[in-house]
Amino acid sequence: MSTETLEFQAEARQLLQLMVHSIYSNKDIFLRELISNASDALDKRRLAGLQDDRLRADDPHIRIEADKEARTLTVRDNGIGMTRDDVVGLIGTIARSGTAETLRRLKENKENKESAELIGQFGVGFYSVFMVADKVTLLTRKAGEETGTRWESDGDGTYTIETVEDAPEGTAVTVHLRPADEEDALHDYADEWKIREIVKRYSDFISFPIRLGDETLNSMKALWARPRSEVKDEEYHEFYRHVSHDWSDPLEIIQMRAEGTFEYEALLFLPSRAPHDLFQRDARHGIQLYVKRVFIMDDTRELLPSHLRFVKGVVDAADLSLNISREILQQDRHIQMIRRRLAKKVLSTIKDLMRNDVEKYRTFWREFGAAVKEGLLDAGEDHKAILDIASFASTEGEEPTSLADYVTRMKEGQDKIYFMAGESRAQIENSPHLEAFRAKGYEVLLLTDPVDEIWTESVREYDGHELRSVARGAVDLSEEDEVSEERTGAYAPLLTWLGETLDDVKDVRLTTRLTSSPACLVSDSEGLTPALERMYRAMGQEVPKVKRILELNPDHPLVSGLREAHERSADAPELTETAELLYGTALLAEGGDLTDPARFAKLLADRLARTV
Ligand SMILES: Nc1ncnc2c1ncn2[C@@H]1O[C@H](COP(=O)(O)OP(=O)(O)OP(=O)(O)O)[C@@H](O)[C@H]1O
Repeated sequence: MSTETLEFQAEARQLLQLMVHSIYSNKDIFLRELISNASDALDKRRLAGLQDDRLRADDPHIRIEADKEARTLTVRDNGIGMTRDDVVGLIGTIARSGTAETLRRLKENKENKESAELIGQFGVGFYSVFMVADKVTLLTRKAGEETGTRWESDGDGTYTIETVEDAPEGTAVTVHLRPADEEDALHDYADEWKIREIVKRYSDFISFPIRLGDETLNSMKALWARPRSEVKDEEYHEFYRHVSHDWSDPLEIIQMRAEGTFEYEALLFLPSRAPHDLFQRDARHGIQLYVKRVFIMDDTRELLPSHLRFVKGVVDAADLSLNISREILQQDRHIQMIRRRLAKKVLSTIKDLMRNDVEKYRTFWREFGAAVKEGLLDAGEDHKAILDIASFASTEGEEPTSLADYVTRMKEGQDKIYFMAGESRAQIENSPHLEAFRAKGYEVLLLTDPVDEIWTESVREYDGHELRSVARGAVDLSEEDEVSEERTGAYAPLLTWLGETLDDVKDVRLTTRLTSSPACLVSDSEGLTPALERMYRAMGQEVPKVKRILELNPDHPLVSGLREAHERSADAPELTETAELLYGTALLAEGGDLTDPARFAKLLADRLARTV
């Protein structure tokens, strides 16, 4: 086949532009990325070789060749290689979700430091080579295939691709180096000394030999098998980058070793920020499984519950078979045991952070709290541990509070933990439901993650204290606050009439919940909340329209006035309109949507016209 010139996909082109103009100051890392890809390719080939003998590689390794004259640097592996379609699909496009959004933000921040961080989050991988290259040539042949592919690009909008007969199995990436420019931190990457230094720093733990001439540059020591005291943080960080594809440093390192009947070692990392696909179904999970130092699989979901899917790292189990499959893993009793132990260890590490390093804890919870709380929807094993490490915004102060701290601040006579769930802090804080709680000085937790609406349905207590929504059921702040029977009696005809007139409410009653608003809407203690109703609908589930209870504040002039008007003449037409306005106002006050805003606006305008 002749040489074809193809265009990079639009997003890939933008990312390349950013690389060519090199917004990332540490250019050395291009070599780390190439070596990391080579190592992944060797892992894949080893796995393929287990299925099919013919795919096995003799002497799997990575080789670096530098040519000072020609100013080229080549990274060669005898790994799995790529077909022509692979090259077009994997190198010519970026398939990751959220790409466009990340690029938009990157562009906006072109000059500032945040760019480097953003790009780190994104992980540009192979493209980072264009920070140092004028031109890149990639020659590859997929293990077991007859022909190879040659790909070449100078990083502008296009690349060339051709089929070749004489490529060795595996992949060789040849970087045509730009002239060194020390001022721009563009070092001489054809210099063997520099290569040695970079490999030692970033890729020492790679489990295949990285050769330069006759020399093997890396120690190949498995980091998780070395005692913590002997490993520098920097080495852990590099390893984290290799397993996570995240360019930033991890927030916390967790090392574990279990001896006895079932031995395993684990080296886990809490990232310092959430990946953009944290809430996408197909997001990568971060655990690699090894058996006796040999890589078995990526993305081992069986090793951690899904609410801890952001944890990255390695588990090396001593007693599993080398060709264990995912299907077997799912049923393996030992794997289930490891999963429980790892989950407990991760949660207890976060608890330690909460005590000993509040800053780190806060970062962690801000980034991952919403995911961790999903664990409250599973069968209860970790509920207590999750509630212990959770924190929530609250009417008391700006910083989030733990439940334990909330309990210590509970008022004399208060036995419940009160919360309100909603879309934003501002919306909840303005909601009339909070009025009586505020008047009494009771603290209310403000829950704003979508998952909060769901877990609070099933988790009903913490440490012996009921968790109670302030927008649900009747308030029972104290006995003396109950609406007197005498009053209820006087209001009975109005309440009955309102119940009959307003189709959208289930019941109408008086309340002590309100101090300044005339009315509010509450869910009864069993019914769905409006947010949950919306959520089920969004998921395509049929749910009946939920009706709520309209609660009235008998101390409000609008409500007492309405009672008098109703007494005078129960069938005056304005009365029905006032009822509608009252209901609409309650809905607006909590940030809800009117079913017929035009009608509401008209009624209101007519009324106002009469007052001016
Ligand atoms: N040496 C190689 N051998 C075989 N396949 C490779 C090689 N280098 C890259 N690839 C393929 O190209 C894909 C894209 O590589 P790239 O480095 O851009 O991203 P990545 O490694 O998947 O993730 P990240 O961007 O986070 O590093 C890889 O996932 C791999 O499938």
